[in-house]
Amino acid sequence: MEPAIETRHVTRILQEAVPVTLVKDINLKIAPGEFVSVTGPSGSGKSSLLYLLGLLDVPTEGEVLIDGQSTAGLERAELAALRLEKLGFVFQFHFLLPEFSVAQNVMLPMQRLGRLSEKEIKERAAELLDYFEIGEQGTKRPDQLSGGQRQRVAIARALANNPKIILADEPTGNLDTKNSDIVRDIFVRLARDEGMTVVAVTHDTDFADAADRNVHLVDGMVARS
Ligand SMILES: Nc1ncnc2c1ncn2[C@@H]1O[C@H](COP(=O)(O)OP(=O)(O)OP(=O)(O)O)[C@@H](O)[C@H]1O
Repeated sequence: MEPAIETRHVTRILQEAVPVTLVKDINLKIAPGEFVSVTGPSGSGKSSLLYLLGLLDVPTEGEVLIDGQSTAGLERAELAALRLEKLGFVFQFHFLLPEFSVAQNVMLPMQRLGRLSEKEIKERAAELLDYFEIGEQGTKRPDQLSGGQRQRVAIARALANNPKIILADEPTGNLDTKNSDIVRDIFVRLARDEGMTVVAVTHDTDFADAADRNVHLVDGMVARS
C-alpha cells in the first residue's frame, strides 16, 4: 500500500539575509491509518514540517507525496484543492469564525468543496457535532463554548470533508488536563476506529505516547523515528 504521506529528502530554507534552515533532509513514510506524533525542542522545526506535510508551504528541495502522488511543481490552486479534499487541520488556537454559529463553522469547508447539497451539509455537520457530544451547541457562537468544546468543534470542522489525513499542531496545547484527555482520545479513535492518518505536533507527553509512532526532531532533522 502507498504511504498516506511520504517525504523524500525534504529541506526548507528561508532566503533571509542569512538563510534559515527550517528542516533538513526529512525522509518519512507514514502509513494509512497510522497515528504519528512529532516532538522536539522549541525551534526544532516541528511546525515547519507540519506546514510542509499540509501543503501550506513548499520545500526548497525534495518532495512531499500524498497517497503516492507527488505534489512537486503543483500550482497554488492545485495545492489548495488537494488540501481541501484530502487534509484536515487542527491548530492549538481553534481559528473558528467568531461571527458564525458552531454548526456554520463546520459546514463551511463542505460548502467550499461544493459536493453536497445544503441539506446534506447541514445533516453532516449535525452528525459530526453529535459524534463529539456537542450536538446541543450547534446554534451557539464559538465564544459561548468552553475551550474543550471549541477544540472539538475545530476537529469536527477538520473532518467535514472526510479527509483521510488529519494534521494537528499542538491540539491540546491550550487545554486543561481533562479536555486534553478527551481530545487525545478523539485522535486515538480517529486513527484506530476510522482508519485516518494522523500527524500531530505536540509537547504533551501523554499525547505523544498515545501515538503509534513518534518522530523526534532536533535542529530541523529527524533524530528518532
Ligand atoms: N519566518 C521565519 N523567519 C526566520 N526564522 C524562522 C521563521 N519561521 C521559523 N523560523 C525559525 O525556524 C526554526 C523552526 O521553527 P518551527 O516553528 O518550525 O519550530 P517548532 O519546533 O515548531 O517550535 P515550537 O515548539 O517553539 O513551536 C526556529 O528556529 C524558528 O525561529
